[in-house]
Amino acid sequence: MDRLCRAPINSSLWNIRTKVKPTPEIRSRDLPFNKPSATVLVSASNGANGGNGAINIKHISEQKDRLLLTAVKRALYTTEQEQGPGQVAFRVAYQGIPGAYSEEAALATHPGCQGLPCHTYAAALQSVESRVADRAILPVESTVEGSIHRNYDLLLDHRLCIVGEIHYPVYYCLLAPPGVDREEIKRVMAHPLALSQCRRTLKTLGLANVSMQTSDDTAGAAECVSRNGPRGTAAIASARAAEIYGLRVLARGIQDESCNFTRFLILARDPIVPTADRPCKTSIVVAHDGELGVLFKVLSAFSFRDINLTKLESRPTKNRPLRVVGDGPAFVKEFHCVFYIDFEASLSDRRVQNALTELKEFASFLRVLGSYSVDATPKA
Ligand SMILES: O=C(O)C(=O)Cc1ccccc1
Repeated sequence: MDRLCRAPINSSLWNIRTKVKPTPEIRSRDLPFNKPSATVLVSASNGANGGNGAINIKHISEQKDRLLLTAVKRALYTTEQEQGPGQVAFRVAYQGIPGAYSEEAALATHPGCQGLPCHTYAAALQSVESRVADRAILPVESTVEGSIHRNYDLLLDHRLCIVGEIHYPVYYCLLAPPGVDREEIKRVMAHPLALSQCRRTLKTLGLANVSMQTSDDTAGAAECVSRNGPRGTAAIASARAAEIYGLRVLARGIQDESCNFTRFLILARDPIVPTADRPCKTSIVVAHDGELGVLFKVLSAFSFRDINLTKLESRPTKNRPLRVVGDGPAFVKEFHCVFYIDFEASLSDRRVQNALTELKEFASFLRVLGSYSVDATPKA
């Protein structure tokens, strides 16, 4: 059992899972005992938290953890029974719980999909690898804070391809239980990104000196405030989270910058390379071991072919080995430097193929993360 799974056993989140409707058809032989790793779908049936979740479990052994096994025995290994034969919904995995912005982005990109809440980003990605979900949605950068580096590194640690992107407008609200007024707020709970993007507005709302508490996702903060936050605790989350968790909106649009977008990537098991007749982007990762002039050579390979770069992030990874999973066996390597690059062209474009061939001549590592259509939604 992995760390992520052990933690929630005693938490209320886990209790929600142990409240699942027993599903009589689950037999021990259907469960992934003694498999090196497995993602198990858990079905919860109570109000706000109803729906399905995925947990990652490693090395389940019958003796090891009775509590876990009881919950797992109530879990569905596949939700086909719930949906009816042949009626499995298109599932999009995201980190967080219902009401998170990632879920909103999943629904915006895949209307009518079934969102699959996961404890961690890694669990969301793994649920696609293990075919529990069809897509994962991953926030990678925001207009205000820039790149979310850990999520970029996760792309290397999983065998998934980028098949789309969305720049989703993040519109934060200050939420509190009904009957609690703004003047009573002593504590604000939110995802770290939300706290940092609302700091100035909180000050103008007279909340500069309240204590700040972080949560794993915005909806998690809303759920916590609604369930057991001490009186005087508010959450920063979406209006939708307020609806789901029965909170009141004390203030709307509290982000410091009106133009507050988060870029989410859509990840799938297999590439879907768009044809070159529409605006496309390709994302790649290039690494080198300290040779001189690599950045210049990378830039010239694209500039020479008139390919426009939209992102170039240079990450020194010396003393910080990266785990890389690709077509071959996974490996851990301490590159001197890793470049994350996005450019405006599809892999089906001959210029791109030539540029990549050139990069291979001097890079110690090159991986194409995916080609996909540009999200051209206006950002104003
Ligand atoms: O916590 C959430 O709701 C998320 O989906 C992650 C996030 C947090 C803040 C801005 C965008 C995405």
